[in-house]
Amino acid sequence: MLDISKPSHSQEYIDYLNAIPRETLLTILENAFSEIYVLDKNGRIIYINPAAMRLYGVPPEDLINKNSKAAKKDLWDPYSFDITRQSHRAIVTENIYYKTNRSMICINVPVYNDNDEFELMVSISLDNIRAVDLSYRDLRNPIESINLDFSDEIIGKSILFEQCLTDLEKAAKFDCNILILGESGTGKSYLAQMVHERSPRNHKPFVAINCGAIPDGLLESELFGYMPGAFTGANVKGKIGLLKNADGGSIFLDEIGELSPAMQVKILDVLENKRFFPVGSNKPEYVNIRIIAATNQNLMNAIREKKFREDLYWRLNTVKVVLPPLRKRKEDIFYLATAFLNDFNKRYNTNKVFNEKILSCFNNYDWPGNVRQLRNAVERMIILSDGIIINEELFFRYLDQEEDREETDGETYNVEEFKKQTVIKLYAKHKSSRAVARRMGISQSTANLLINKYIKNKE
Ligand SMILES: Nc1ncnc2c1ncn2[C@@H]1O[C@H](COP(=O)(O)OP(=O)(O)OP(=O)(O)O)[C@@H](O)[C@H]1O
Repeated sequence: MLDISKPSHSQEYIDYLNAIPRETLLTILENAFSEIYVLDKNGRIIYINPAAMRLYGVPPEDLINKNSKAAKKDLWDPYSFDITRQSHRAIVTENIYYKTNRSMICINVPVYNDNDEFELMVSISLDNIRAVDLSYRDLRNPIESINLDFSDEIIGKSILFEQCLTDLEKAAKFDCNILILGESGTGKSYLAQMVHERSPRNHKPFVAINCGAIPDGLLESELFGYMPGAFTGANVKGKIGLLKNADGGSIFLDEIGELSPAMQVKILDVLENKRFFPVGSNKPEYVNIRIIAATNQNLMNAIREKKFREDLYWRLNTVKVVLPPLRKRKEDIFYLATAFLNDFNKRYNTNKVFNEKILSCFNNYDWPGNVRQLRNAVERMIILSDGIIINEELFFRYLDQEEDREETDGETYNVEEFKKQTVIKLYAKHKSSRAVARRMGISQSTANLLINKYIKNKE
């Protein structure tokens, strides 16, 4: 327990303190490395120093005068004001800052007036010094700090995604086939692996194969194996296929919609009779295997067009889960982006944070490449950013680069539309090209060009 008995200074020292110029005191506060955070008796934030920007990317201007409970929402946890106010002692909390997934030690001190009434809470937050200054490695006895690792967690809190997760977690416990549908990059392979890991088969192999990436003949010998001399160029000893290798475990058939009609019949045989024929053999082999299949194609259309067997479809989809695209679960963008930030910070030994504006830019974008694209954007911005803060300017650059890609590979990224909507929204709100420039992190002349292009020329 920390003793916080009131400071009882000599009169001489009090006079000295009173003579310190206000500017000097402010300079001290504003330059303190640790975050200093002061709440009044109602929990209103009355002072916060710029370290807040380093810790969780929010400028003091955006926090000041706000009720701390509302301001902290989605930024950090736990909430220490209520308990500190009643405690008559310093309360030490270990807070998690979601944007960086880092834990911080916060020391919250209640301050009482002469009538013993609660007046202020003065807090300091100490971040993970190891992440900031790696020179500690030169010391003999480095201080062990707390560093939580969330990397094994499946990220996503939106209702749509949680529903998928709950269904998959339930299905994982049963030995049923599962069909996972969803656009490219929504996490189908990732969740297929989760199903296996949470199933009773988790001590046996998980084998994944992309049915669309391998020519038909090769796919058959990869999956079922082949007998010695089965075809020209075959290994003289024959080969054991992936199905046999995965015996007892799970096999993930990605891009199942790409299977040829002949392979569809063979997979149906595996599903119905738990058997297959290695290439060049008439003798069936039996396996105990669970099949998880995925595709980004519309299988019902494929059935209508007679490209996919209906009996196979119904066999595969004992449990069917359709993963929503990222644009339909925008609540998850924040958590995914910060988790990727944290992962790449670890991988590249950096300590970067997002500013507030970039997070709202993430939310306004459609993410045609879904979670995979978000991950890629975060990694690229960590690598290309100069300072500790990753700002919206970098994100606009990322979008510009992807726009170039659109011209070369024909993929559709609606970057122009996104930029246009952002300019229109900001200009409607601030009515000034300077504000648009500042908010978008671009020069004022570029902002003027965009305003003329999207707004004024249309009027
Ligand atoms: N909920 C999630 N939490 C953390 N990472 C995720 C999540 N969903 C997807 N990812 C990551 O996003 C990337 C793309 O996911 P994945 O390969 O599973 O997509 P997919 O739907 O199988 O794509 P495709 O159809 O193109 O094969 C991977 O790096 C994966 O780790």
